[in-house]
Amino acid sequence: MSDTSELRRRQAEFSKELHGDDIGSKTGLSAFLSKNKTAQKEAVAKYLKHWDGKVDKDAEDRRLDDYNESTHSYYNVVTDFYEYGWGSSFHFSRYYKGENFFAAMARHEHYLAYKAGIQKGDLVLDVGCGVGGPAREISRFTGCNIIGLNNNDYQIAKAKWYSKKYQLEDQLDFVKGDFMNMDFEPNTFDKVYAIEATCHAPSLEGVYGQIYKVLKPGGTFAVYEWVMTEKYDETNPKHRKIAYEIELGDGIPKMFHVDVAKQALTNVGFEVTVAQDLADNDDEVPWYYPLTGEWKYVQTLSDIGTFFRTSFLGRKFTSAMVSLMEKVGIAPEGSTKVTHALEEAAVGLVAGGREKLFTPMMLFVAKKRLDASD
Ligand SMILES: CC(C)=CCC[C@@H](C)[C@H]1CC[C@H]2C3=C(CC[C@]12C)[C@@]1(C)CC[C@H](O)C[C@@H]1CC3
Ligand SMILES: C[S@@+](CC[C@H](N)C(=O)[O-])C[C@H]1O[C@@H](n2cnc3c(N)ncnc32)[C@H](O)[C@@H]1O
Repeated sequence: MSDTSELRRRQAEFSKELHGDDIGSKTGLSAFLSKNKTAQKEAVAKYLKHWDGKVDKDAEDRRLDDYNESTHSYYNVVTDFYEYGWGSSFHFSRYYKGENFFAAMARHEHYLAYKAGIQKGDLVLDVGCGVGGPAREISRFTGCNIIGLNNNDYQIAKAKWYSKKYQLEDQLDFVKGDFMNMDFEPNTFDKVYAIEATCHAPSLEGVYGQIYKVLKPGGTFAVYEWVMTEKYDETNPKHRKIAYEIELGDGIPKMFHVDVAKQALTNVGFEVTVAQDLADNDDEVPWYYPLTGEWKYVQTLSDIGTFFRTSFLGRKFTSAMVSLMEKVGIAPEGSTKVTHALEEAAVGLVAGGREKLFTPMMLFVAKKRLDASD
């Protein structure tokens, strides 16, 4: 058995042990409370193994080398929290005045589909598809067919469960795989998109190169990339601290600079037609508002529940409850460490957003030339 198939087999077995077989019927905190306790402790340890506060080259290299296992473990332990706090699309969005949270999320997905030029009947790849929230929305919106690629077995099982529930099985499929080493034949997809996922790659050239390979000549790739902006200075300790919080709390081996991302697209052969930071718009309601705790930004009454869970106060409440449940043995050991790591994520993301050092919505649209050779 090759190293890749052996890793896949181990991850699939571990996932079954941790989450059990009955993936669909529970979500959010109820799913979280039904984990196998020994496996959960192991998953938390695997995720946090390389996060020891160090930012030197060796520490970074360890995180980059272990990207697959550590990201897989990260999503094993945060997916239920994400669904509980945020819903089933795991990304940020811009907000219009008066617009409801979930409407804004869907609009952000529609916008990417529009920029990618996705048409009815297209075969589309969703790179790092989460539990399939964006794929469900984009397939309904455009009438295209989507294959979601993901290296997390739990999320794939959930995505398949939702497709069945919403009768989208004819348009959607979800497959296990590492976006650094894709199994698809070259020139397979009409369009490819990625939403806040390729930042988990140890090398952007690596993942973009794979996308270029599987895209048909003349095809389009559209991505919302997580990058550090022009204002970011790696040698400034305050800036580096913010980047580290984002890396640790979001399971990212290394946050790259926007120029690295743009250069990587060009280096693998793409022609970049759009490079625009959607966060750089002076929006009245900032993209990071749900994590701030600032009630003045809440747009509709229907957002109050979501806002409470995502706000500083709501997070403290969840964290305290989880800690209590862990102490009395209801929640698995290590769960409090997860809520602390997510707290670091929230703090780093808001600080990065306020200072415009970081963006989760660097929009790149890139074309594979019609005359491209393999
Ligand atoms: C990790 C990447 C590349 C993208 C995910 C973006 C966001 C969906 C998440 C980033 C930080 C997350 C947090 C939560 C939900 C999902 C995020 C916003 C919580 C609000 C979930 C509920 C917990 O109690 C607190 C979390 C804070 C961080
Ligand atoms: C923040 S989530 C975004 C999910 C989805 N795009 C969405 O917006 O809901 C990042 C996703 O990338 C996936 N991912 C991370 N590293 C991966 C890898 N090496 N290969 C495939 N998928 C990966 C994660 O499992 C997760 O589903």
